[in-house]
Amino acid sequence: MEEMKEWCRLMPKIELHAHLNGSIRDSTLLELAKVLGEKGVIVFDDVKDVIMKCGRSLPECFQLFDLYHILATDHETVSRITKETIEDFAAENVVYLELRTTPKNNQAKGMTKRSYMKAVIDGLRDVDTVDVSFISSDILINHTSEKKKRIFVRLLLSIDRRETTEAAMETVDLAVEMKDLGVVGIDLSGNPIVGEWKTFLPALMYAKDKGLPITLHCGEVPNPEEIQAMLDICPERLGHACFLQDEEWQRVKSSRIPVEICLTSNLQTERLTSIDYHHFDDLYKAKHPVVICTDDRGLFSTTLSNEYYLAASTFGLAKGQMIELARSAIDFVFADDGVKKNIRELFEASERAY
Ligand SMILES: CNc1ncnc2c1ncn2[C@@H]1O[C@H](COP(=O)(O)O)[C@@H](O)[C@H]1O
Ligand SMILES: [Zn+2]
Repeated sequence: MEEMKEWCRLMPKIELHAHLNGSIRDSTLLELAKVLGEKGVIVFDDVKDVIMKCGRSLPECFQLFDLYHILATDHETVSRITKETIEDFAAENVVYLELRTTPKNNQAKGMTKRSYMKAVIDGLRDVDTVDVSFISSDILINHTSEKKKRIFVRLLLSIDRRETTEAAMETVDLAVEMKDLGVVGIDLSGNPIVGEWKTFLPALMYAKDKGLPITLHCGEVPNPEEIQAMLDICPERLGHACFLQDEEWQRVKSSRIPVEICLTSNLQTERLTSIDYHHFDDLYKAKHPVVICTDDRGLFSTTLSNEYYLAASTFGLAKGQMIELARSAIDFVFADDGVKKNIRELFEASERAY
């Protein structure tokens, strides 16, 4: 078991569904909470218990995100959590990371969606334990040390389901503006029982119009009308897809839309009664495109290596199948062909090494 866990850690991997604020280290959250506790903004002991709790329902997750957003609210902290998230993924041999985050306005902190994203970019630039390539020209200039590991990072801007159409449009405009700074697509996320499809649709269509690929949190709760409407716009990828009915699965399968699989997230938020019944099994056996992801590695105390281990141990995958599963995700990344070629080479190099 330990040998397999270590093998999963060493294996090169691709992460396509990771939320920045869901990926914050517990130690960082506690440190931030302590500072705010001393200032009297929060009661540290209460917050500490919430942060350290194991297992959380879906509504609890969204309450927690509100807390996280209070803790990680200024530019400096946004840069810090970005830097730490990249370092954590790189440390477990993630070679390509598509990190998603919701650009936020926060007047009290002088923060706009644009300045929030600038703080994220600053965080990418601050990473020093690994070489980070996040814009096309990095392929040539940023590889400073042959000894250092290398990670490709691209960004997705998330629309939160609480947002208005105007706010969602603002996010898409920002994504278009930041295409040269590593932004490669748009995500729709947030509490699945909040908001209406017709509110987000104009922004998603606008993104399509601007050539930005889209991934949608789809079917986290049973909502057949919304699921149908989501499939109607032909998104480039789907996240979760827990509550799809047969007819909807047929549509997903015939259009071969890749599904981002987040096992621990689905289990902890009780989207299914047992991991044995997870739709990964059916999709994998049907050779449907799937990619194993963490969703919120901090919130759910997991890692991408752990998610691969969970898949292998639950569904009986052999090492060769795991490598193929990890490698197949190259085809579903939103970055351009040049980056895909580079990741392929990284996979080959690391396979030769072990
Ligand atoms: C558990 N399943 C989930 N379902 C839906 N949305 C989720 C999510 N996990 C995270 N988020 C979305 O990501 C935000 C946190 O990261 P950022 O502030 O954007 O970096 C949450 O507020 C929520 O909107
Ligand atoms: Zn998610």
